[in-house]
Amino acid sequence: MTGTPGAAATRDSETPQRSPPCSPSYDLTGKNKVVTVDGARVKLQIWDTAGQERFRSVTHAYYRDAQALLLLYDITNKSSFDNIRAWLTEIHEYAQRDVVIMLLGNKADVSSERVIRSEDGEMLAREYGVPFMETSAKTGMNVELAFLAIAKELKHRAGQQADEPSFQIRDYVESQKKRPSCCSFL
Ligand SMILES: Nc1nc2c(ncn2[C@@H]2O[C@H](COP(=O)(O)OP(=O)(O)OP(=O)(O)O)[C@@H](O)[C@H]2O)c(=O)[nH]1
Repeated sequence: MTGTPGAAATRDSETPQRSPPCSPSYDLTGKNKVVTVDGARVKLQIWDTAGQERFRSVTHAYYRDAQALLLLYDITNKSSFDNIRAWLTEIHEYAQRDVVIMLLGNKADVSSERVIRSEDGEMLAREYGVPFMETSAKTGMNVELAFLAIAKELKHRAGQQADEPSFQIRDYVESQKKRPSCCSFL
């Protein structure tokens, strides 16, 4: 995961990827993750642009064919949040038109160093019409949910019948997500 486009998920393919530079508890870099959705197994192949954001041609290759993109910022780092708009513009230009995007404010466990309010993340997500939640790769808060929501959306799209109500990923995330237990002063 990165402070910028985090994970690109594609389904049912092989050959990951690279080793993570660090090992938070829920690091998933370079792994396939299988998520069970309504009894069906959905395999997510996860790619992390980690540390290569300055090489634009590299990151284009990462997300050009992705079906889903997790955009991460660090709630203790304002510039990571400010970069999100640029990434959304970039994604709009280069990613697949119907790519599933999710905005994640990571490091929610370190509320004492928080500089980005949860409401700011929510407002940005609303502006771009994408689901949002705060996560912690350290404690695992909302990490499984992020992948489950992506898997549900992709599975739903793959098997959607004409008369079936569409899956609303934003509503699902809002109903399931955990909020950080400790309130900050912001
Ligand atoms: N407390 C806390 N630390 C975290 C969390 N996520 C990552 N870290 C730590 O933050 C530091 C940076 O994590 P990275 O995963 O390398 O961040 P990155 O932005 O992806 O960095 P690159 O992969 O090099 O682009 C490491 O020391 C991690 O252990 C989190 O949710 N909470």
